[in-house]
Amino acid sequence: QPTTIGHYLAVRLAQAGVKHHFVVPGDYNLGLLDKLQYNNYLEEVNCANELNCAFAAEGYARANGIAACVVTYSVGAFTAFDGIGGAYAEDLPVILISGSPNTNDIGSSHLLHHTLGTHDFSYQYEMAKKITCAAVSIQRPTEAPRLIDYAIKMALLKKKPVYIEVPTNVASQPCAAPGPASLITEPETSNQEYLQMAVDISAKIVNGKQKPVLLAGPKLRSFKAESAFLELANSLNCSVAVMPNAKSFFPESHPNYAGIYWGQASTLGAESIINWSDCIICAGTTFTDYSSNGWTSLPPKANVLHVDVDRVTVSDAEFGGVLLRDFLHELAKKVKANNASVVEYKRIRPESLEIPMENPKAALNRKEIIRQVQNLVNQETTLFVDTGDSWFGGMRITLPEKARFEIEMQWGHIGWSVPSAFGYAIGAPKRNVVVFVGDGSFQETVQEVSQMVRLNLPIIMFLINNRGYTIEVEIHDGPYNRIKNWDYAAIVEAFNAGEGHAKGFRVGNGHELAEAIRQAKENSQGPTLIECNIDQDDCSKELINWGHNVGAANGKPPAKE
Ligand SMILES: Cc1ncc(Cn2nnc(CCOP(=O)(O)OP(=O)(O)O)c2C)c(N)n1
Ligand SMILES: [Mg+2]
Repeated sequence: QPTTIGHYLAVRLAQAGVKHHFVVPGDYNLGLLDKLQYNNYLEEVNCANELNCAFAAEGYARANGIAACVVTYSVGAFTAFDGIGGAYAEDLPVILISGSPNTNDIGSSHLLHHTLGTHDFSYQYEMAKKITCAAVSIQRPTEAPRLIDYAIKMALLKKKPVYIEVPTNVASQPCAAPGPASLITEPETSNQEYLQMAVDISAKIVNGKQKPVLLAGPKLRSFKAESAFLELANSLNCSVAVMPNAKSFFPESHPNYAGIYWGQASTLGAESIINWSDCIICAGTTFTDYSSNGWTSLPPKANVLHVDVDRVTVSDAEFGGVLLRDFLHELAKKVKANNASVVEYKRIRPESLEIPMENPKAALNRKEIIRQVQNLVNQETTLFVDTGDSWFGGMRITLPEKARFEIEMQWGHIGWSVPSAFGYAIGAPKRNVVVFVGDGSFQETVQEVSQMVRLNLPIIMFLINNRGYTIEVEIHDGPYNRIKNWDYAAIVEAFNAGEGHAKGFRVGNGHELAEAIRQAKENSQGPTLIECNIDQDDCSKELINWGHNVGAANGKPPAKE
Protein backbone atom coordinates (compact mmCIF):
# COMPACT_ATOMS: atom_id res chain seq x y z
CA GLN A 1 0.00 0.00 0.00
CA PRO A 2 1.20 3.56 -0.62
CA THR A 3 3.53 4.61 2.10
CA THR A 4 4.66 7.99 3.44
CA ILE A 5 8.09 9.52 3.68
CA GLY A 6 7.98 9.16 7.47
CA HIS A 7 7.19 5.46 7.12
CA TYR A 8 9.91 5.05 4.47
CA LEU A 9 12.46 6.59 6.88
CA ALA A 10 11.29 4.34 9.73
CA VAL A 11 11.67 1.17 7.65
CA ARG A 12 15.12 2.21 6.45
CA LEU A 13 16.26 2.99 10.01
CA ALA A 14 15.05 -0.45 11.13
CA GLN A 15 16.73 -2.12 8.13
CA ALA A 16 19.98 -0.36 9.11
CA GLY A 17 19.73 -1.89 12.61
CA VAL A 18 18.14 0.93 14.62
CA LYS A 19 15.62 -0.43 17.17
CA HIS A 20 15.28 2.71 19.35
CA HIS A 21 15.35 6.35 18.29
CA PHE A 22 16.18 9.11 20.77
CA VAL A 23 14.01 12.21 20.60
CA VAL A 24 13.24 15.67 21.87
CA PRO A 25 9.96 16.74 20.21
CA GLY A 26 9.41 20.15 18.61
CA ASP A 27 6.69 21.51 16.34
CA TYR A 28 8.89 21.06 13.26
CA ASN A 29 9.21 17.29 13.87
CA LEU A 30 5.90 16.17 15.45
CA GLY A 31 4.39 14.82 12.21
CA LEU A 32 7.54 12.82 11.61
CA LEU A 33 7.59 11.48 15.19
CA ASP A 34 4.04 10.18 14.67
CA LYS A 35 5.14 8.26 11.60
CA LEU A 36 8.20 6.82 13.36
CA GLN A 37 6.18 5.96 16.43
CA TYR A 38 3.46 3.82 14.93
CA ASN A 39 6.03 1.86 13.11
CA ASN A 40 6.51 -1.26 15.29
CA TYR A 41 10.18 -1.77 14.48
CA LEU A 42 11.18 1.37 16.34
CA GLU A 43 10.79 2.38 19.99
CA GLU A 44 10.85 6.08 20.88
CA VAL A 45 13.11 7.10 23.80
CA ASN A 46 12.72 10.60 25.20
CA CYS A 47 15.63 12.74 26.39
CA ALA A 48 15.67 15.84 28.57
CA ASN A 49 17.72 17.95 26.14
CA GLU A 50 19.25 17.66 22.71
CA LEU A 51 22.89 17.48 23.82
CA ASN A 52 22.02 14.44 25.93
CA CYS A 53 19.81 13.13 23.10
CA ALA A 54 22.77 13.11 20.72
CA PHE A 55 25.08 11.61 23.35
CA ALA A 56 22.49 8.94 24.20
CA ALA A 57 22.38 8.04 20.51
CA GLU A 58 26.21 8.02 20.47
CA GLY A 59 26.20 5.60 23.42
CA TYR A 60 23.54 3.46 21.71
CA ALA A 61 25.79 3.30 18.65
CA ARG A 62 28.64 2.02 20.86
CA ALA A 63 26.40 -0.90 21.85
CA ASN A 64 24.29 -1.37 18.73
CA GLY A 65 26.55 -0.22 15.88
CA ILE A 66 24.17 2.47 14.60
CA ALA A 67 21.77 4.99 16.15
CA ALA A 68 19.29 7.75 15.36
CA CYS A 69 18.13 10.89 17.12
CA VAL A 70 15.32 13.27 16.16
CA VAL A 71 15.30 16.95 17.13
CA THR A 72 13.60 20.18 16.10
CA TYR A 73 15.04 22.94 13.94
CA SER A 74 17.81 25.28 15.23
CA VAL A 75 17.01 25.29 18.95
CA GLY A 76 17.23 21.50 19.00
CA ALA A 77 19.76 20.77 16.32
CA PHE A 78 22.34 23.28 17.49
CA THR A 79 22.99 21.56 20.81
CA ALA A 80 22.62 18.16 19.19
CA PHE A 81 25.48 19.24 16.90
CA ASP A 82 27.83 19.07 19.89
CA GLY A 83 27.03 15.38 20.43
CA ILE A 84 27.16 14.75 16.67
CA GLY A 85 30.62 16.29 16.55
CA GLY A 86 31.52 13.79 19.26
CA ALA A 87 30.08 10.91 17.25
CA TYR A 88 32.14 12.08 14.26
CA ALA A 89 35.29 12.24 16.38
CA GLU A 90 34.64 8.78 17.83
CA ASP A 91 33.71 7.07 14.52
CA LEU A 92 30.13 6.34 15.58
CA PRO A 93 27.33 6.30 12.95
CA VAL A 94 24.57 8.44 14.45
CA ILE A 95 21.76 9.54 12.12
CA LEU A 96 20.73 13.07 13.12
CA ILE A 97 17.22 13.83 11.88
CA SER A 98 15.92 17.37 12.23
CA GLY A 99 12.54 18.89 11.48
CA SER A 100 12.69 22.10 9.47
CA PRO A 101 10.45 24.85 8.06
CA ASN A 102 7.52 24.12 5.71
CA THR A 103 8.79 23.97 2.12
CA ASN A 104 6.29 26.67 1.09
CA ASP A 105 8.09 29.11 3.39
CA ILE A 106 11.40 28.68 1.61
CA GLY A 107 11.88 31.68 -0.69
CA SER A 108 8.70 33.35 0.64
CA SER A 109 8.43 36.55 2.63
CA HIS A 110 7.59 34.61 5.81
CA LEU A 111 9.69 34.97 8.94
CA LEU A 112 9.53 31.91 11.19
CA HIS A 113 10.09 30.91 14.84
CA HIS A 114 13.09 28.80 15.83
CA THR A 115 15.13 30.57 13.10
CA LEU A 116 17.63 33.41 13.09
CA GLY A 117 14.78 35.74 12.12
CA THR A 118 15.89 36.05 8.52
CA HIS A 119 14.63 34.50 5.27
CA ASP A 120 17.58 32.15 5.06
CA PHE A 121 16.63 28.63 6.20
CA SER A 122 19.66 26.84 4.74
CA TYR A 123 22.18 27.60 7.49
CA GLN A 124 21.52 24.45 9.57
CA TYR A 125 21.97 22.15 6.58
CA GLU A 126 25.21 23.98 5.67
CA MET A 127 26.49 23.62 9.24
CA ALA A 128 25.56 19.92 9.35
CA LYS A 129 27.74 19.25 6.30
CA LYS A 130 30.80 20.14 8.39
CA ILE A 131 30.21 17.50 11.10
CA THR A 132 28.78 14.59 9.12
CA CYS A 133 29.92 12.40 6.23
CA ALA A 134 26.63 13.08 4.40
CA ALA A 135 23.93 15.74 4.81
CA VAL A 136 20.61 15.82 2.93
CA SER A 137 17.58 18.13 3.06
CA ILE A 138 14.33 16.75 1.60
CA GLN A 139 12.88 19.82 -0.13
CA ARG A 140 11.10 17.81 -2.89
CA PRO A 141 9.17 14.73 -1.60
CA THR A 142 9.92 12.75 -4.76
CA GLU A 143 13.61 12.86 -3.83
CA ALA A 144 13.08 11.41 -0.34
CA PRO A 145 13.91 7.74 -1.06
CA ARG A 146 17.13 8.62 -2.86
CA LEU A 147 18.29 11.09 -0.20
CA ILE A 148 17.37 8.87 2.76
CA ASP A 149 19.06 5.83 1.21
CA TYR A 150 22.19 7.82 0.41
CA ALA A 151 22.53 9.24 3.95
CA ILE A 152 21.93 5.96 5.79
CA LYS A 153 24.21 4.00 3.46
CA MET A 154 27.02 6.53 4.05
CA ALA A 155 26.62 6.29 7.85
CA LEU A 156 27.00 2.51 7.66
CA LEU A 157 29.96 2.66 5.27
CA LYS A 158 31.96 5.46 6.88
CA LYS A 159 31.00 4.87 10.55
CA LYS A 160 30.36 8.61 10.80
CA PRO A 161 27.21 10.60 11.59
CA VAL A 162 24.89 11.80 8.83
CA TYR A 163 22.18 14.49 8.70
CA ILE A 164 18.64 14.18 7.32
CA GLU A 165 16.50 17.31 7.27
CA VAL A 166 12.76 16.69 7.04
CA PRO A 167 10.56 19.81 6.52
CA THR A 168 7.49 19.82 8.70
CA ASN A 169 5.10 19.27 5.75
CA VAL A 170 7.01 16.38 4.15
CA ALA A 171 6.81 13.37 6.54
CA SER A 172 3.19 12.59 5.65
CA GLN A 173 3.67 12.94 1.87
CA PRO A 174 3.10 9.76 -0.19
CA CYS A 175 6.23 7.89 -1.19
CA ALA A 176 7.34 4.70 -2.94
CA ALA A 177 7.72 1.67 -0.67
CA PRO A 178 11.32 1.04 0.45
CA GLY A 179 13.34 -1.61 -1.39
CA PRO A 180 15.35 -4.45 0.13
CA ALA A 181 17.69 -3.74 3.05
CA SER A 182 20.71 -4.70 0.95
CA LEU A 183 20.32 -1.41 -0.93
CA ILE A 184 21.63 0.42 2.15
CA THR A 185 23.53 -2.26 4.04
CA GLU A 186 25.90 -3.37 1.24
CA PRO A 187 29.29 -3.48 3.05
CA GLU A 188 32.45 -1.93 1.60
CA THR A 189 35.01 -4.45 0.25
CA SER A 190 38.78 -4.26 -0.20
CA ASN A 191 40.44 -4.08 -3.57
CA GLN A 192 41.57 -7.71 -3.69
CA GLU A 193 44.64 -7.08 -5.85
CA TYR A 194 45.92 -4.29 -3.61
CA LEU A 195 45.00 -6.26 -0.53
CA GLN A 196 47.18 -9.18 -1.54
CA MET A 197 50.06 -6.86 -2.51
CA ALA A 198 49.86 -5.06 0.84
CA VAL A 199 49.73 -8.35 2.74
CA ASP A 200 52.61 -9.94 0.83
CA ILE A 201 54.90 -6.95 1.31
CA SER A 202 53.92 -6.57 4.96
CA ALA A 203 54.36 -10.26 5.74
CA LYS A 204 57.86 -10.17 4.25
CA ILE A 205 58.71 -7.15 6.43
CA VAL A 206 57.25 -8.62 9.62
CA ASN A 207 58.78 -12.06 9.07
CA GLY A 208 62.15 -10.38 8.57
CA LYS A 209 62.04 -8.59 11.91
CA GLN A 210 63.51 -9.83 15.21
CA LYS A 211 60.89 -8.69 17.68
CA PRO A 212 57.51 -7.55 16.26
CA VAL A 213 54.67 -6.40 18.53
CA LEU A 214 51.06 -5.29 18.04
CA LEU A 215 49.42 -2.04 19.16
CA ALA A 216 45.60 -1.86 19.21
CA GLY A 217 44.00 1.47 18.29
CA PRO A 218 40.55 3.04 18.90
CA LYS A 219 39.27 2.38 15.36
CA LEU A 220 39.27 -1.40 15.80
CA ARG A 221 35.78 -1.42 17.28
CA SER A 222 33.88 0.84 14.88
CA PHE A 223 35.45 -0.83 11.86
CA LYS A 224 34.65 -4.33 13.20
CA ALA A 225 38.29 -5.39 13.23
CA GLU A 226 38.66 -6.65 16.82
CA SER A 227 38.38 -10.34 15.92
CA ALA A 228 40.77 -10.02 12.97
CA PHE A 229 43.22 -8.25 15.29
CA LEU A 230 42.93 -11.14 17.79
CA GLU A 231 43.54 -13.63 14.95
CA LEU A 232 46.74 -11.80 14.02
CA ALA A 233 47.86 -11.64 17.67
CA ASN A 234 47.37 -15.39 17.98
CA SER A 235 49.18 -16.29 14.75
CA LEU A 236 52.08 -13.89 15.37
CA ASN A 237 52.09 -14.84 19.08
CA CYS A 238 53.73 -11.51 20.03
CA SER A 239 53.13 -9.02 22.85
CA VAL A 240 50.07 -6.82 22.43
CA ALA A 241 49.66 -3.33 23.88
CA VAL A 242 46.60 -1.09 23.52
CA MET A 243 46.13 2.68 23.23
CA PRO A 244 44.23 4.19 26.21
CA ASN A 245 41.15 4.71 23.99
CA ALA A 246 41.31 1.12 22.75
CA LYS A 247 41.19 -0.47 26.21
CA SER A 248 39.09 -3.68 26.06
CA PHE A 249 39.37 -3.92 22.25
CA PHE A 250 41.92 -6.69 22.93
CA PRO A 251 41.20 -9.03 25.85
CA GLU A 252 43.31 -8.15 28.92
CA SER A 253 42.91 -11.79 29.98
CA HIS A 254 44.95 -12.85 26.89
CA PRO A 255 48.37 -14.26 27.93
CA ASN A 256 50.16 -11.86 25.52
CA TYR A 257 48.45 -8.69 26.81
CA ALA A 258 51.16 -6.15 27.68
CA GLY A 259 49.16 -3.19 29.02
CA ILE A 260 48.21 0.33 27.94
CA TYR A 261 50.69 2.37 25.90
CA TRP A 262 50.31 5.96 27.10
CA GLY A 263 53.75 7.40 27.90
CA GLN A 264 54.29 7.77 31.62
CA ALA A 265 50.60 6.85 32.15
CA SER A 266 51.33 3.47 30.54
CA THR A 267 50.49 0.33 32.51
CA LEU A 268 52.18 -3.06 32.94
CA GLY A 269 55.37 -2.10 31.12
CA ALA A 270 53.66 -1.50 27.76
CA GLU A 271 55.88 1.48 26.91
CA SER A 272 59.06 -0.55 27.48
CA ILE A 273 58.05 -3.39 25.18
CA ILE A 274 56.88 -0.99 22.44
CA ASN A 275 60.17 0.92 22.62
CA TRP A 276 62.15 -2.36 22.61
CA SER A 277 60.41 -3.67 19.47
CA ASP A 278 61.79 -3.32 15.93
CA CYS A 279 58.36 -3.64 14.27
CA ILE A 280 55.20 -2.15 15.75
CA ILE A 281 52.05 -3.11 13.83
CA CYS A 282 49.73 -0.17 14.67
CA ALA A 283 46.17 -1.27 13.90
CA GLY A 284 43.50 1.43 13.84
CA THR A 285 45.64 3.78 15.92
CA THR A 286 45.54 7.58 16.05
CA PHE A 287 48.09 9.59 18.02
CA THR A 288 46.71 12.88 19.34
CA ASP A 289 48.07 15.26 21.95
CA TYR A 290 45.93 13.52 24.58
CA SER A 291 46.46 9.91 23.52
CA SER A 292 50.22 10.40 23.07
CA ASN A 293 50.50 11.98 26.54
CA GLY A 294 51.38 15.42 25.21
CA TRP A 295 53.44 14.00 22.30
CA THR A 296 55.74 12.15 24.70
CA SER A 297 54.77 8.65 23.56
CA LEU A 298 54.91 8.08 19.82
CA PRO A 299 56.27 4.79 18.48
CA PRO A 300 59.45 5.35 16.42
CA LYS A 301 58.22 5.96 12.84
CA ALA A 302 60.89 3.76 11.25
CA ASN A 303 59.54 0.76 13.15
CA VAL A 304 55.85 1.36 12.47
CA LEU A 305 53.64 -0.57 10.07
CA HIS A 306 50.45 1.54 10.15
CA VAL A 307 47.13 -0.09 9.31
CA ASP A 308 44.41 2.55 8.97
CA VAL A 309 40.70 1.93 8.44
CA ASP A 310 41.03 1.77 4.63
CA ARG A 311 44.75 1.94 3.83
CA VAL A 312 48.06 0.43 4.85
CA THR A 313 51.36 2.30 5.07
CA VAL A 314 54.53 0.21 5.01
CA SER A 315 58.05 1.72 5.00
CA ASP A 316 57.94 3.58 1.69
CA ALA A 317 54.68 2.33 0.15
CA GLU A 318 50.99 3.03 0.75
CA PHE A 319 48.06 0.84 -0.27
CA GLY A 320 44.60 2.44 -0.50
CA GLY A 321 41.33 0.48 -0.76
CA VAL A 322 42.54 -2.04 1.82
CA LEU A 323 40.12 -2.43 4.73
CA LEU A 324 41.53 -2.79 8.24
CA ARG A 325 39.74 -6.03 9.11
CA ASP A 326 40.55 -7.64 5.74
CA PHE A 327 44.23 -6.75 5.98
CA LEU A 328 44.61 -8.07 9.54
CA HIS A 329 42.72 -11.28 8.67
CA GLU A 330 44.87 -11.93 5.59
CA LEU A 331 48.14 -10.99 7.29
CA ALA A 332 47.34 -13.47 10.08
CA LYS A 333 47.62 -16.24 7.48
CA LYS A 334 51.03 -15.10 6.19
CA VAL A 335 53.07 -14.21 9.29
CA LYS A 336 55.36 -16.64 11.08
CA ALA A 337 54.96 -16.98 14.86
CA ASN A 338 57.61 -14.95 16.67
CA ASN A 339 57.33 -14.76 20.45
CA ALA A 340 60.55 -12.85 21.09
CA SER A 341 58.57 -9.95 22.57
CA VAL A 342 56.59 -12.29 24.83
CA VAL A 343 59.81 -13.83 26.15
CA GLU A 344 61.26 -10.35 26.76
CA TYR A 345 58.02 -9.06 28.27
CA LYS A 346 57.97 -11.80 30.88
CA ARG A 347 61.38 -10.48 32.01
CA ILE A 348 60.29 -6.83 32.32
CA ARG A 349 56.62 -7.11 33.35
CA PRO A 350 56.21 -5.07 36.58
CA GLU A 351 54.86 -6.75 39.68
CA SER A 352 51.03 -6.75 39.67
CA LEU A 353 49.61 -3.49 40.94
CA GLU A 354 47.36 -5.03 43.61
CA ILE A 355 46.04 -2.08 45.62
CA PRO A 356 46.18 -2.87 49.35
CA MET A 357 42.88 -2.48 51.22
CA GLU A 358 42.58 0.75 53.22
CA ASN A 359 41.48 0.89 56.84
CA PRO A 360 37.68 0.92 56.25
CA LYS A 361 37.24 3.81 58.63
CA ALA A 362 40.01 5.93 57.09
CA ALA A 363 39.03 8.90 54.90
CA LEU A 364 38.18 7.63 51.43
CA ASN A 365 40.81 7.99 48.74
CA ARG A 366 41.05 7.42 44.98
CA LYS A 367 42.96 4.12 45.30
CA GLU A 368 40.36 2.56 47.64
CA ILE A 369 37.62 3.48 45.14
CA ILE A 370 39.57 1.79 42.34
CA ARG A 371 40.20 -1.27 44.51
CA GLN A 372 36.52 -1.69 45.30
CA VAL A 373 35.34 -1.00 41.74
CA GLN A 374 37.85 -3.63 40.60
CA ASN A 375 35.96 -6.16 42.72
CA LEU A 376 32.66 -5.03 41.18
CA VAL A 377 33.77 -5.49 37.56
CA ASN A 378 32.80 -8.79 35.88
CA GLN A 379 32.37 -10.26 32.38
CA GLU A 380 29.08 -8.42 31.87
CA THR A 381 30.47 -5.05 32.96
CA THR A 382 30.87 -2.10 30.63
CA LEU A 383 32.86 0.61 32.41
CA PHE A 384 32.40 4.22 31.21
CA VAL A 385 35.07 6.74 32.20
CA ASP A 386 34.44 10.46 31.75
CA THR A 387 37.03 13.14 31.03
CA GLY A 388 39.01 13.82 34.19
CA ASP A 389 40.97 11.81 36.70
CA SER A 390 38.29 9.16 35.99
CA TRP A 391 40.27 8.38 32.82
CA PHE A 392 43.37 7.53 34.85
CA GLY A 393 41.43 5.67 37.52
CA GLY A 394 39.70 3.59 34.86
CA MET A 395 43.02 2.66 33.26
CA ARG A 396 43.98 0.94 36.53
CA ILE A 397 40.98 -1.40 36.35
CA THR A 398 41.95 -4.86 35.06
CA LEU A 399 39.21 -6.12 32.77
CA PRO A 400 38.12 -9.77 32.94
CA GLU A 401 37.26 -11.60 29.69
CA LYS A 402 34.36 -9.91 27.80
CA ALA A 403 34.29 -6.82 30.03
CA ARG A 404 34.11 -3.61 27.96
CA PHE A 405 35.51 -0.10 28.45
CA GLU A 406 34.03 3.10 27.00
CA ILE A 407 35.92 6.40 26.80
CA GLU A 408 35.58 9.55 24.65
CA MET A 409 39.20 10.67 24.41
CA GLN A 410 39.02 12.22 20.94
CA TRP A 411 36.09 14.58 21.60
CA GLY A 412 36.65 14.76 25.37
CA HIS A 413 33.34 16.41 26.29
CA ILE A 414 32.90 16.45 30.06
CA GLY A 415 29.58 14.90 31.08
CA TRP A 416 29.40 12.67 27.97
CA SER A 417 29.40 9.50 30.09
CA VAL A 418 25.97 10.03 31.75
CA PRO A 419 23.81 10.26 28.59
CA SER A 420 26.10 7.93 26.62
CA ALA A 421 25.86 5.24 29.33
CA PHE A 422 22.06 5.74 29.30
CA GLY A 423 21.88 5.16 25.53
CA TYR A 424 24.35 2.27 25.75
CA ALA A 425 22.25 0.56 28.43
CA ILE A 426 19.23 0.70 26.11
CA GLY A 427 21.26 -0.81 23.29
CA ALA A 428 22.82 -3.48 25.52
CA PRO A 429 20.25 -4.31 28.24
CA LYS A 430 22.16 -7.36 29.45
CA ARG A 431 25.34 -5.43 30.29
CA ASN A 432 26.15 -4.14 33.79
CA VAL A 433 26.84 -0.47 33.07
CA VAL A 434 29.19 1.25 35.53
CA VAL A 435 30.29 4.90 35.25
CA PHE A 436 33.27 6.79 36.66
CA VAL A 437 32.38 10.48 36.41
CA GLY A 438 33.84 13.57 38.08
CA ASP A 439 31.78 16.21 39.86
CA GLY A 440 32.50 18.79 37.18
CA SER A 441 31.50 16.45 34.36
CA PHE A 442 28.35 15.29 36.11
CA GLN A 443 27.10 18.87 36.39
CA GLU A 444 27.00 19.18 32.58
CA THR A 445 24.52 16.41 31.77
CA VAL A 446 22.87 15.32 35.02
CA GLN A 447 19.34 15.48 33.54
CA GLU A 448 19.66 12.11 31.78
CA VAL A 449 19.76 10.33 35.15
CA SER A 450 16.02 11.05 35.16
CA GLN A 451 15.61 8.94 32.02
CA MET A 452 17.49 6.10 33.72
CA VAL A 453 14.88 6.38 36.50
CA ARG A 454 12.03 6.49 33.96
CA LEU A 455 13.25 3.33 32.21
CA ASN A 456 14.36 1.50 35.38
CA LEU A 457 17.97 1.17 34.21
CA PRO A 458 20.24 -0.20 37.00
CA ILE A 459 23.27 1.89 36.01
CA ILE A 460 25.81 2.39 38.82
CA MET A 461 27.56 5.78 38.82
CA PHE A 462 30.64 6.51 40.93
CA LEU A 463 30.72 10.27 41.22
CA ILE A 464 34.25 11.27 42.18
CA ASN A 465 33.75 14.43 44.19
CA ASN A 466 37.13 16.17 44.50
CA ARG A 467 35.54 19.61 44.64
CA GLY A 468 36.32 20.85 41.17
CA TYR A 469 37.99 20.54 37.79
CA THR A 470 41.08 18.63 38.89
CA ILE A 471 42.17 17.56 35.38
CA GLU A 472 42.17 21.23 34.43
CA VAL A 473 44.01 22.17 37.62
CA GLU A 474 46.80 19.82 36.52
CA ILE A 475 46.91 21.29 33.01
CA HIS A 476 46.66 24.93 34.14
CA ASP A 477 45.08 26.13 37.38
CA GLY A 478 43.07 29.24 38.13
CA PRO A 479 39.98 30.33 40.13
CA TYR A 480 37.80 29.15 37.23
CA ASN A 481 38.53 25.53 38.21
CA ARG A 482 36.54 25.76 41.44
CA ILE A 483 32.85 24.80 41.19
CA LYS A 484 29.76 25.00 43.38
CA ASN A 485 29.34 21.74 45.30
CA TRP A 486 26.00 19.90 45.00
CA ASP A 487 24.25 17.32 47.19
CA TYR A 488 24.57 14.76 44.39
CA ALA A 489 22.86 11.92 46.24
CA ALA A 490 19.80 14.10 46.93
CA ILE A 491 19.63 15.29 43.33
CA VAL A 492 19.52 11.77 41.99
CA GLU A 493 16.78 10.77 44.46
CA ALA A 494 14.86 13.95 43.53
CA PHE A 495 14.41 12.45 40.05
CA ASN A 496 12.22 9.74 41.60
CA ALA A 497 9.45 12.28 42.25
CA GLY A 498 7.48 9.71 44.19
CA GLU A 499 7.57 6.78 41.77
CA GLY A 500 11.21 6.07 40.83
CA HIS A 501 13.87 3.72 42.23
CA ALA A 502 16.99 5.86 42.03
CA LYS A 503 19.30 5.62 45.02
CA GLY A 504 21.92 8.12 46.11
CA PHE A 505 24.73 7.54 48.60
CA ARG A 506 27.31 9.93 49.97
CA VAL A 507 30.38 8.00 51.16
CA GLY A 508 33.51 9.18 52.99
CA ASN A 509 35.35 5.92 53.84
CA GLY A 510 35.94 2.39 52.59
CA HIS A 511 33.30 0.88 54.86
CA GLU A 512 30.54 3.23 53.62
CA LEU A 513 31.65 2.66 50.02
CA ALA A 514 31.45 -1.12 50.39
CA GLU A 515 27.94 -0.83 51.85
CA ALA A 516 26.82 1.53 49.07
CA ILE A 517 28.15 -0.88 46.41
CA ARG A 518 26.33 -3.76 48.08
CA GLN A 519 23.06 -1.81 47.89
CA ALA A 520 23.77 -0.64 44.34
CA LYS A 521 24.13 -4.26 43.22
CA GLU A 522 20.74 -5.00 44.76
CA ASN A 523 19.03 -2.01 43.13
CA SER A 524 17.87 -3.69 39.91
CA GLN A 525 15.03 -1.21 39.37
CA GLY A 526 16.92 1.99 38.88
CA PRO A 527 20.19 3.91 38.83
CA THR A 528 22.42 4.22 41.87
CA LEU A 529 24.78 7.13 42.33
CA ILE A 530 27.59 6.79 44.87
CA GLU A 531 29.13 10.18 45.64
CA CYS A 532 32.73 9.41 46.63
CA ASN A 533 34.16 12.32 48.59
CA ILE A 534 37.94 12.53 48.28
CA ASP A 535 40.51 15.23 48.99
CA GLN A 536 40.91 17.89 46.28
CA ASP A 537 44.61 17.02 45.93
CA ASP A 538 44.02 13.27 45.79
CA CYS A 539 44.65 12.76 42.09
CA SER A 540 46.72 10.24 40.19
CA LYS A 541 50.39 10.99 39.52
CA GLU A 542 49.71 9.88 35.95
CA LEU A 543 47.21 12.75 35.62
CA ILE A 544 49.64 15.26 37.10
CA ASN A 545 52.37 14.20 34.71
CA TRP A 546 49.98 14.04 31.75
CA GLY A 547 48.70 17.51 32.70
CA HIS A 548 52.24 18.88 32.63
CA ASN A 549 52.85 17.39 29.15
CA VAL A 550 49.54 18.57 27.69
CA GLY A 551 49.94 21.98 29.32
CA ALA A 552 53.38 22.30 27.74
CA ALA A 553 52.02 21.25 24.34
CA ASN A 554 49.17 23.81 24.61
CA GLY A 555 51.63 26.50 25.60
CA LYS A 556 54.08 25.99 22.73
CA PRO A 557 54.83 29.49 21.30
CA PRO A 558 53.89 30.25 17.66
CA ALA A 559 56.52 29.24 15.08
CA LYS A 560 58.90 32.14 14.27
CA GLU A 561 57.56 34.37 11.41
C1 LIG B 1 32.13 20.49 27.26
C2 LIG B 1 33.47 20.71 27.89
N1 LIG B 1 33.71 21.91 28.49
C3 LIG B 1 34.91 22.15 29.08
C4 LIG B 1 35.92 21.19 29.06
C5 LIG B 1 37.24 21.44 29.70
N2 LIG B 1 37.37 20.54 30.87
N3 LIG B 1 37.97 19.35 30.81
N4 LIG B 1 37.91 18.79 32.04
C6 LIG B 1 37.26 19.64 32.86
C7 LIG B 1 37.02 19.39 34.32
C8 LIG B 1 36.52 18.02 34.63
O1 LIG B 1 36.27 18.02 36.07
P1 LIG B 1 35.74 16.70 36.76
O2 LIG B 1 34.70 16.06 35.94
O3 LIG B 1 35.39 17.06 38.15
O4 LIG B 1 36.99 15.72 36.71
P2 LIG B 1 38.23 15.60 37.75
O5 LIG B 1 38.05 16.60 38.81
O6 LIG B 1 39.47 15.81 36.93
O7 LIG B 1 38.17 14.19 38.27
C9 LIG B 1 36.89 20.76 32.13
C10 LIG B 1 36.17 21.95 32.62
C11 LIG B 1 35.63 19.94 28.41
N5 LIG B 1 36.59 18.96 28.30
N6 LIG B 1 34.40 19.72 27.86
MG1 LIG C 1 36.35 16.95 39.94
